[in-house]
Amino acid sequence: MAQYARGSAVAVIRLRNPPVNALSLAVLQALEDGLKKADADPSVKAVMICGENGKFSAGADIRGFSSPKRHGLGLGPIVSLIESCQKPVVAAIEGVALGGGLEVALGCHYRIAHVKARMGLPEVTIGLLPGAEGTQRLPRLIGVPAALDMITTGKHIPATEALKLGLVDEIVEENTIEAAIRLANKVIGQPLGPRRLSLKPVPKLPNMEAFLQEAAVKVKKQARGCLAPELCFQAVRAATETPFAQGVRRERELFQVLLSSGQARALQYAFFAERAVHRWATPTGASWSSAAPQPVRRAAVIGLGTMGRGIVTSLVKANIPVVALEQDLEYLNKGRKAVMLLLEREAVKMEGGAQSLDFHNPARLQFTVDFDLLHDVDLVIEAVFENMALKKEIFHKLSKICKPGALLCTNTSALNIDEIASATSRPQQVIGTHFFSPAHVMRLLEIIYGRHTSPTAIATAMQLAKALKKVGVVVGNCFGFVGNRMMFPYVEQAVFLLEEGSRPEAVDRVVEDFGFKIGPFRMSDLAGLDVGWRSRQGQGLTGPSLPAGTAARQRQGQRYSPLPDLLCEHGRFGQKTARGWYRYERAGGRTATPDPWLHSFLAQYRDTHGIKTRFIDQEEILERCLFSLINEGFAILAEGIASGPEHLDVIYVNGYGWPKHTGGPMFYASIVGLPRVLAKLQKYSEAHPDVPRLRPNAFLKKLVAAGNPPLKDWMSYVSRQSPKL
Ligand SMILES: CC/C=C\C/C=C/C(=O)SCCNC(=O)CCNC(=O)[C@H](O)C(C)(C)COP(=O)(O)OP(=O)(O)OC[C@H]1O[C@@H](n2cnc3c(N)ncnc32)[C@H](O)[C@@H]1OP(=O)(O)O
Repeated sequence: MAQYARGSAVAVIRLRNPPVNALSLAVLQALEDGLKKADADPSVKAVMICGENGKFSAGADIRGFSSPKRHGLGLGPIVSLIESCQKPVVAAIEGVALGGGLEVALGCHYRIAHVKARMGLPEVTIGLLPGAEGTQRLPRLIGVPAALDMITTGKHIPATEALKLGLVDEIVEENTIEAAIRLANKVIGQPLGPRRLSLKPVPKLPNMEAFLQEAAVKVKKQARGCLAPELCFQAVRAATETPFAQGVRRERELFQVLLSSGQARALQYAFFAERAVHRWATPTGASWSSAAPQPVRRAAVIGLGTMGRGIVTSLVKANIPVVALEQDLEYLNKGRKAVMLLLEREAVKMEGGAQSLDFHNPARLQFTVDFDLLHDVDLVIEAVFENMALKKEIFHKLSKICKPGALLCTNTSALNIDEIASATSRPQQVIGTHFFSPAHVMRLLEIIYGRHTSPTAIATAMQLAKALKKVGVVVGNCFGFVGNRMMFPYVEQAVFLLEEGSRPEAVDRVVEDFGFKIGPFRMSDLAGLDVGWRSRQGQGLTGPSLPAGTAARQRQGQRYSPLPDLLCEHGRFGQKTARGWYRYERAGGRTATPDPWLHSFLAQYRDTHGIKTRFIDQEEILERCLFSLINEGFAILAEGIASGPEHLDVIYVNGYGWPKHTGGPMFYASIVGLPRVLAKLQKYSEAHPDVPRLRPNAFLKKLVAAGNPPLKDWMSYVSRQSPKL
């Protein structure tokens, strides 16, 4: 609700709905009542609106958008009511003013913000637009380019930037509420017309049409199939072309389109899924309530290859002092140079620049080849090569050198955490932290607990993820964990499709049209084909340890494609060698061009193995790639490797470029309908009986047999006696 109080001449309306003062129907009703009371009371000369507990408001209650009872008060009319008030209304912005919260502030005649406050219109990120007249008021206040940027990206801006843009009138370092009351007293009696944004014209640009056309192209490109950014753009365009009231009508129409789109539902699911995975739990019952994180005052990173460099950068950005260790001076100097370059680039992007990162200070970032310097760090992240023997050797050393409570993390994408932990005398402090490349940019951190990992270790790793501004997802230990394990069947299908007649560019296009940032072949070229090759050699699937006489396209009675191995044997490792599934302009180049060499290589390969090619349509490409990945997801859930489908979705959206506007693989499956997913897998499995990963998983079948229950109920169908952990 909102609390109404009358001081001397200024009435105070305090939005109150913990934890973020979301604008529920009750809050809106109380806000309306407060405004009417203030208007009717002749002793009240001005009004101040603020939020409880140092937060203005995080906007409309997101849960309300999917509620069947979504009737009653609209936020737009209340914002209009604020603006039309005959007494000056001042917004005192502390903490956050987001979405509908900022729209309320835009209805006020004056805005004053605390220097640490953040503002934004993030509706686009949950598949909507600022539907309380925000698309019409904001361009009038800060101009079209800045408004378009805020509305189509949803970014939060700090108060200092808001002041520069003219979004707020004043920022204060001390008590915002007192400052707002002072301001309210000061402006009593001043004309309100010039302060009513709906009455202001949209500032003109000399080249408005050209600007808008260019912006439209940019927005469409960045949206990659997501509707909301484009509709946000259209709403702002309406502000430039029509009077306020007409613009508001257009905004409402577009809002309704978005509200009834499946994308808004998927994005809102993704919002809550991210928060749900933060409340981690293991099958043994460990959770935040049973474990407190240990403080990480100083950390170390071992290995300054691509991953290690990103991890060091991430730690420095989070203000955690780091010791960076390499095996010898040559690697150390190379790593140091690369880290410094990354940090300099990051500093340019930050307010305060290099000084705010302070990475030239050896107390904050120290490079060494001396393991003994790790004796007093609170946490170590090992980020060397994916080689079990090497990792075990390092962990053995760490267990001798590091202080007793230190957390020992391994950055691995697939290796067995228990085996690594077995090299130490403290397996309870060993945990997997799977970063994604580039580690200082990608938001996902897969946190893998082993058989002996303590709840404190999990809590500390989760807390670290938060400090690094990443989303930590706690999962169990199995080959490839969650992300890569689901990726194997997807990539496998993509390669099988090539054998059967498709081309890399055709498969990539279908997957990218679905909304993936990058298709499987461009992704392999980017990551380096040699990475998987080495891993398959290690597993004895290819290379010298393969027994003589092994059939080229079979391993252990199952279908196998040697195509990726053959490419590596030709020295085609992807971008780094300028040749892979595509060709590139130079080694390290990024522009993928379809390669006639590869096309004839594929034709020859099919001839050699007597494979009859056929035309494979887009539907089959998409279904075989995505449904095989989803099928593995059901296996993971049934085995208790992840505690819910939200975990898989958060991992895929944040680490694998899965389009967020479809919610993630498991949410997508729930929307497609589990009976359909099952039927398609059955069909493809019958056509390819030698591909076990196309065989529908038993848990998927169980859910279908149970009548296709909603996603939120899936886990209640997992047999409790079967977790592998
Ligand atoms: C007719 C037209 C009407 C309206 C147009 C307006 C539309 C809108 O306003 S849509 C909402 C726009 N606002 C947002 O998208 C902000 C979303 N929230 C956030 O970004 C963050 O929560 C935060 C920056 C406000 C706070 O971050 P943090 O401190 O990290 O906390 P949490 O994210 O964990 O959030 C705590 C808690 O609050 C719940 N929550 C946050 N915002 C909302 C919200 N707008 N509605 C409902 N619930 C919200 C969040 O889910 C957490 O709770 P749980 O842990 O129980 O999930």
